[in-house]
Amino acid sequence: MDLVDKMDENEWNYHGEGNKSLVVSHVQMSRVLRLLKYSSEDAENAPQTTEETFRQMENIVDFSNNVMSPLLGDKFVHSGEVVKLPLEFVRQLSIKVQHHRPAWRCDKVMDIYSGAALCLPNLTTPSIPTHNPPLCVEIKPKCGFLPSPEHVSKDIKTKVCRHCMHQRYKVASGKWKRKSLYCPLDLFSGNRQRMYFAIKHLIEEPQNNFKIFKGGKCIHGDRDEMLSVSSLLQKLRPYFSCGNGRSKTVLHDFIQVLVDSLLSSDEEGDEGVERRLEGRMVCEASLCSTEFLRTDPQPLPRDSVLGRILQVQLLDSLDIEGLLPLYRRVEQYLHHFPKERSRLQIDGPYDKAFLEKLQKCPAEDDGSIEYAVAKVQQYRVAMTAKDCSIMVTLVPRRDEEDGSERAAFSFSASILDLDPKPQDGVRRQQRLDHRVVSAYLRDDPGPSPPLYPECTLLIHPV
Ligand SMILES: O=P(O)(O)O[C@@H]1[C@@H](OP(=O)(O)O)[C@H](OP(=O)(O)O)[C@H](O)[C@H](OP(=O)(O)O)[C@H]1OP(=O)(O)O
Ligand SMILES: Nc1ncnc2c1ncn2[C@@H]1O[C@H](COP(=O)(O)OP(=O)(O)OP(=O)(O)O)[C@@H](O)[C@H]1O
Repeated sequence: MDLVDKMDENEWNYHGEGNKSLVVSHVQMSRVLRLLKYSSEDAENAPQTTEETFRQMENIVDFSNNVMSPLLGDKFVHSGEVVKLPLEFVRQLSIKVQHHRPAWRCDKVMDIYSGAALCLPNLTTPSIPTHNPPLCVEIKPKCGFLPSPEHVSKDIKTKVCRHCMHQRYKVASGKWKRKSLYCPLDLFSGNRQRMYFAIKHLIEEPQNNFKIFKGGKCIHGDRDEMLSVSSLLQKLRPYFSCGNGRSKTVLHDFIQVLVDSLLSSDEEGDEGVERRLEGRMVCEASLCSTEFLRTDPQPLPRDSVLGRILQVQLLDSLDIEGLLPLYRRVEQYLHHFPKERSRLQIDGPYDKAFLEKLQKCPAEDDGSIEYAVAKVQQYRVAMTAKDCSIMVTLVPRRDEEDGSERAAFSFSASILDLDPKPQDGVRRQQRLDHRVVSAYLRDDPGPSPPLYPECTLLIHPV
């Protein structure tokens, strides 16, 4: 699709960015443009030609439409469409947005050469008329389970979740100043109290896992837009005034509404995500009270946004360590038979056949190349689900007849950033896994001695 030639950069504002793309939003229409970025120093990462960039964008849309949407549910996924922008518009836009960009993201530059972009609905400005602007909450939940013990070499990986281990490495390497106490396993637990604590920790230390938008503008979570919790609560107060308006109640009600929306499911009698996760949903690093951790696990509704994401994350059944021999089998095979790359759909096309092969992968390794490829593809899809974000839209309702004390909201959820992870990302994951675990074990002071050790009364003769 060609957007009209007369695109005006004054009608688009900087909206946000991640590691791979930069997003601008239209001042009136509920639309965003997502443009690719690449490292200014690393010419190899820069798409070589305009055609290649367009192919990459089409691949993103195909992967989202044909692979992630059937797996996650089409009500959650908006794949958007590839558009061709006038180059002069893109150049002016890149100049305009530059001073809004956070310094720590400026190691990459926006692609100004191809004119390729993804046009998507702006999920932070739903077009629903309300007395208060809608609140949108973006959560990047990360991996919600522990790997199975049979595939990992370090015991710690079966006790402390990846996100919590990664925190130490991120703080040590200077990515973040402070550790976040958020634990994804609490968020994915389905237990309301654990979810409450997970969200409270996200609010306190959002890092890149949490943002709040009010009327389309980020008010909390961006490094530059970081409010103290008390001034955030001031901004949220108008939405929760039916309680007594005290900060504690505002925070409590806000989190409860978020928990409701994350657990909401259309399916009646939804029996919850499989039991095979028993014992792999509690992280020893979580500060959640052991009282909550010990309570019977409440099943996460399968059809809820979190349930859907968790099921796709679970396609990583072997952990990076168990996957590695299969990845090597694929790499060796491609080394000997490079032309097989396209038959095996290593880099796409991401069509129905790709999804079918991935879903029909036999349970046992039959030694074939097809088995190895399917497991690697399952892992890559799981990686996408471990790195995606949820956008929850909360639209305030006036529920006079409801008579309840709590603020009333209609909510909906979408899932964003569903790009395919590259095949060689497996190697990067392996190196990172090693670094994260080593950094965690290096700093680990070991189990702390019990506060009241049993039978350690020392009786001194007097
Ligand atoms: O590897 P991880 O777990 O650190 O995840 C990366 C993210 O870091 P995080 O830990 O969430 O701060 C990272 O996020 P940030 O740049 O840190 O905001 C990206 O999402 C990266 O994905 P991609 O390579 O851009 O496709 C993510 O990489 P992959 O998902 O490709 O591994
Ligand atoms: N459709 C959308 N509507 C509103 N905001 C969006 C939309 N898509 C992206 N954003 C905003 O732009 C930010 C960056 O987008 P996105 O997460 O897709 O970037 P990325 O570079 O692919 O991320 P990553 O770092 O995970 O690779 C998001 O965190 C979100 O705040």
